[in-house]
Amino acid sequence: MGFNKTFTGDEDMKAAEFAELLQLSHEDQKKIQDIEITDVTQDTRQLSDGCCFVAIKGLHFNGNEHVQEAADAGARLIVASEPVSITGDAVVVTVPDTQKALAQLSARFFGDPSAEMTMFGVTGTNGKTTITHLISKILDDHGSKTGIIGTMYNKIGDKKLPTINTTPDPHTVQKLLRQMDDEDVMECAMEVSSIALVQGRAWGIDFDTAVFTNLTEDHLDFHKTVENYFDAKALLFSQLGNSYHKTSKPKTAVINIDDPYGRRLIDKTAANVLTYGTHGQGLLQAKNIQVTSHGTKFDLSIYGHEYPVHLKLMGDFNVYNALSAFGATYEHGLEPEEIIKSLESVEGVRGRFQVVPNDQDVTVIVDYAHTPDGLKNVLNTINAFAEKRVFCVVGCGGDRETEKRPIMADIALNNSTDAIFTSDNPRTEDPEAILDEMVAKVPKDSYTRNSDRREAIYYALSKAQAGDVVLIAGKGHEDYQIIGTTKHHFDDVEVVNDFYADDEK
Ligand SMILES: CC(=O)N[C@H]1[C@@H](OP(=O)(O)OP(=O)(O)OC[C@H]2O[C@@H](n3ccc(=O)[nH]c3=O)[C@H](O)[C@@H]2O)O[C@H](CO)[C@@H](O)[C@@H]1O[C@H](C)C(=O)N[C@@H](C)C(=O)N[C@H](CCC(=O)O)C(=O)O
Ligand SMILES: Nc1ncnc2c1ncn2[C@@H]1O[C@H](COP(=O)(O)OP(=O)(O)OP(=O)(O)O)[C@@H](O)[C@H]1O
Ligand SMILES: N[C@H](CCC[C@H](N)C(=O)O)C(=O)O
Ligand SMILES: [Mg+2]
Repeated sequence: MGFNKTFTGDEDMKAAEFAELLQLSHEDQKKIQDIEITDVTQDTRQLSDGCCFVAIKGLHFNGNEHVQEAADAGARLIVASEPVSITGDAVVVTVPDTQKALAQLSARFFGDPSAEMTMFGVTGTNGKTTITHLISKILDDHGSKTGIIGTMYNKIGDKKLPTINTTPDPHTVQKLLRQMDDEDVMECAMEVSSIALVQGRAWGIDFDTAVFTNLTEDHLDFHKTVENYFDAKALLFSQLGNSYHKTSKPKTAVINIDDPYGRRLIDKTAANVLTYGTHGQGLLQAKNIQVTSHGTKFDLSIYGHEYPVHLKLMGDFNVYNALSAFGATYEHGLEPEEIIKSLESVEGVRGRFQVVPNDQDVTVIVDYAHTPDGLKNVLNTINAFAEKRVFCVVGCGGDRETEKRPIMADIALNNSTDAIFTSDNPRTEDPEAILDEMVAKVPKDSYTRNSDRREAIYYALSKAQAGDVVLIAGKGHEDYQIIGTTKHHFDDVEVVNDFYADDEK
């Protein structure tokens, strides 16, 4: 294979190992031949003597303009995407795509850890965090030590590490995978966001299984069109089995065939395809779905065998999540009965349809629904069992796509008795302006509006009576509210508990 798989990032590495990856000219290969590398970094704040600096052009910072700084700080090899000149001994090579280069060099530097593990990559608009947790739970129950990379945290066995992005930058990912492999993690379930795929953050990861959940409107501020958004998701599937690792591990794509974009994905991958669905199509199917206030029942059918399933997870969208986790672990070789037993034991995932107990007999639900489709699904699930009123507290994030704002307001109004619009991470936008956009097309007297999220939640809870449901949507597990550029502590579950504690006084 021509590369050193046992390298672990602990020792210096010959830059010549990068020559093939970077497709360097003969001349450039000669220039880097005698260089030893102590680290790979794309961040001028992490430079060290002997490192390889990869210049990334981001939205706010162009690494190409800081190559001299890198050289002065001891970088021996500089990989740039624009012609640059420096003084000093560092060698500069130029490649067309430094994001891809960063991903591949980081992978190689850390000894290609993903090739040592079974990697499950999960993409789609909604369900990624839930599915990665289900996959991890099933494998843990089977006796494995697993890892998770995703929105809430990165997890190595029982150890949780904080994270900024759902899919971190390639250097962070590869370092983390190296740590997982060193700590005997055998399987890793990873959320792969569309933005990360476009930015090449997932290049250099040798995925074994790719899961597609669904595609509905999200992140249009970044992708501009739904078609671009689909193309981004499709990269996980077209790259499956096509990464530079060229391992012989069999590759599987687990695809939601009920979703029109899922059907289009089938032709985009060279991997084996396991389709799943609930509308009578798919190799893996859920039939006779029954949603109750205590969970979800269905019959799981795969290759002509049927198994009854009773999930504690609420909502038919969780049937899809369960099917995809089933498909991924079944193809990995686990027995259906064993997988189903694990799925049935899952109480829930934090911030996903999380019921907050209280002594007022109000069903309070904190849920991370922050897309139109997510919100609609959660409200549909609630309306399927709600006997009295449904209050919906919801907002839309600032500095993120604006198109979804009126749509989410509309969904809240049409699927609840009382809609209360509030803030959800306004970031650098004016919270009132976000609310104005949400309610632009709806009659003034049809909703309640309060940009103070705590007050909005208190309002809904104070109105709710025994038998009512209060949905607090958008923030789920988040324990902060970003106002301007400051993160303030804020936790929906905590606010609900505060309300009921205050109420007792
Ligand atoms: C829009 C976007 O994707 N932004 C990501 C991007 O930031 P950016 O383009 O502003 O980067 P930048 O600050 O210009 O820096 C460019 C390069 O210069 C380097 N740099 C920067 C500053 C400096 O002093 N020195 C330096 O060397 C940086 O390390 C980086 O390599 O690169 C950063 C480093 O990798 C990411 O953390 C950052 O994610 C921000 C925090 C973000 O909010 N991203 C969201 C939109 C996102 O990626 N979301 C997806 C999907 C979420 C989901 O649906 O679950 C995710 O995967 O998280
Ligand atoms: N399969 C699904 N289909 C539609 N909606 C879903 C599905 N699974 C979960 N949801 C809804 O979307 C919300 C987010 O779920 P989850 O965190 O699992 O998705 P995600 O894809 O990881 O989101 P993110 O892109 O923010 O990382 C849930 O709280 C629920 O309301
Ligand atoms: N993964 C999503 C999270 C949105 C969560 C919501 N609370 C918000 O801040 O808009 C994103 O980066 O768009
Ligand atoms: Mg997620």
